[in-house]
Amino acid sequence: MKNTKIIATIGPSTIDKIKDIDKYVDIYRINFSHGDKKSHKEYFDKIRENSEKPILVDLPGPKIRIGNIKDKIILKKGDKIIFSQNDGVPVEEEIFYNIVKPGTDIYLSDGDIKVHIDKVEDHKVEGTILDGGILTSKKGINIPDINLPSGITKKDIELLKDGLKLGADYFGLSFILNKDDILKVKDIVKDRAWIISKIETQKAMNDLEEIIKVSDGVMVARGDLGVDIGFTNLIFAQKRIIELSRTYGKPVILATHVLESMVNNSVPTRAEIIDASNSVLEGVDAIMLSDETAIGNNPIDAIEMLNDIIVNVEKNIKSIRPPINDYNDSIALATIDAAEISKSKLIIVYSRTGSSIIRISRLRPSINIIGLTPNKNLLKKLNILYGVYPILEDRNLSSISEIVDYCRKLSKEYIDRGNIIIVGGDPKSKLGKTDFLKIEEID
Ligand SMILES: Nc1ncnc2c1ncn2[C@@H]1O[C@H](COP(=O)(O)OP(=O)(O)O)[C@@H](O)[C@H]1O
Ligand SMILES: C=C(OP(=O)(O)O)C(=O)O
Repeated sequence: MKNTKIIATIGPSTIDKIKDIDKYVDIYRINFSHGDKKSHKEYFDKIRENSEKPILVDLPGPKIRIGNIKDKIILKKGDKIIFSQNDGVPVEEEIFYNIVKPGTDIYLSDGDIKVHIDKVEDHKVEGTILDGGILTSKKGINIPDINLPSGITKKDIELLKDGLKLGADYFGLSFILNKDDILKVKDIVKDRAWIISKIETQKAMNDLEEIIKVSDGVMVARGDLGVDIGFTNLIFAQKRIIELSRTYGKPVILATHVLESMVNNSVPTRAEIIDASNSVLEGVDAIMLSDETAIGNNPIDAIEMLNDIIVNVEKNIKSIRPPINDYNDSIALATIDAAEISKSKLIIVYSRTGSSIIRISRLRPSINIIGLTPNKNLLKKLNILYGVYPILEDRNLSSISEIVDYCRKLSKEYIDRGNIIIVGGDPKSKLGKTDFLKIEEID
């Protein structure tokens, strides 16, 4: 099985195809910026009916969006555009009409469309298209240099509660500005779901280390981040986010425009293939598809293509190791070396808190890790981690010898013969430690 995970955003193109894509998808993403309470429940139900994989709910944050428009609007350079709730392209958020300034440029649809603002009147904004494109409902509006007060809105909290009731495994937080935004949400969520911080602004980049430390995972949200920091600066931000996340052992997701051309075409561009391959080499835990699977014409081809790219890179090249943090990492490091030297086929990590599983996954072994945990609440969430396939330990194992015996049996479901590595924290020792390692021969 591949090590780098695939996250698919579910939309009209895939909601009735869950069975067909489940083989390759590790996590389903539902973007709560779209749809309503009823459709969110329908999406959960349809996914749950056809799959056991975890669900990531993405919260909108304070992003201003185009309202609902009937048909797509084709905008060409030089065209005039009017934003107005009554007679023009609708924008619901009041704040929009107060913060746009004449003489400035704003961006629509992740920066695809650039608009120069000519005139601002009460609830009516007029502009001229500088870069054209196709505009559809609910696309984002980016206004450079505005100061948003907090990344968590009242609406987010409402949607968060809906998502918790539906049983979301992870929440993506959009436009978080600092660690306080994350702590506020964690206070509500506790350990029911993992919090994934989406890095979308220069402000978040300035506070990156603090944000990563308090998050359960991080997303390189290249759509909005690119507009905010400039497309040509994205490469530096991407590398820094991935490197720091890996240093702190936080799963990191690469998102947006991964195989964008496959929205319309059946084959991606060479540049897209190389970009996705490079992110596997950079050691991301997961790669996310957005429009490709939500509204694209070729969602299944896009998922299969991403799977092929991942498998091919993982077969041929190794990702680089992050730095060692503390003495628990010495057993983790020994695991990787032992697996390579003994040509092991499988690593089984036993962990009550998940820390040993994260610790081994962080070092990116080339073989799969079975994450064996008695912690039901943690089980599905582990799916996002590089190389990790979680299994519930429901036999109340209480000693290393019981764990080793059970792992020997379990491994036979996955390999015929050869070595396996068993590693983790002794169930009798303090939580969070990685303090045993064993190489077992299966014959
Ligand atoms: N639940 C949904 N219902 C309808 N359309 C959706 C849904 N989720 C996503 N989409 C469509 O797919 C596009 C890409 O998804 P995503 O990247 O999550 O959204 P955005 O970039 O708008 O935040 C969206 O802009 C929207 O047009
Ligand atoms: C993933 C992103 O955010 P969203 O698609 O939710 O706007 C992004 O901006 O890259």
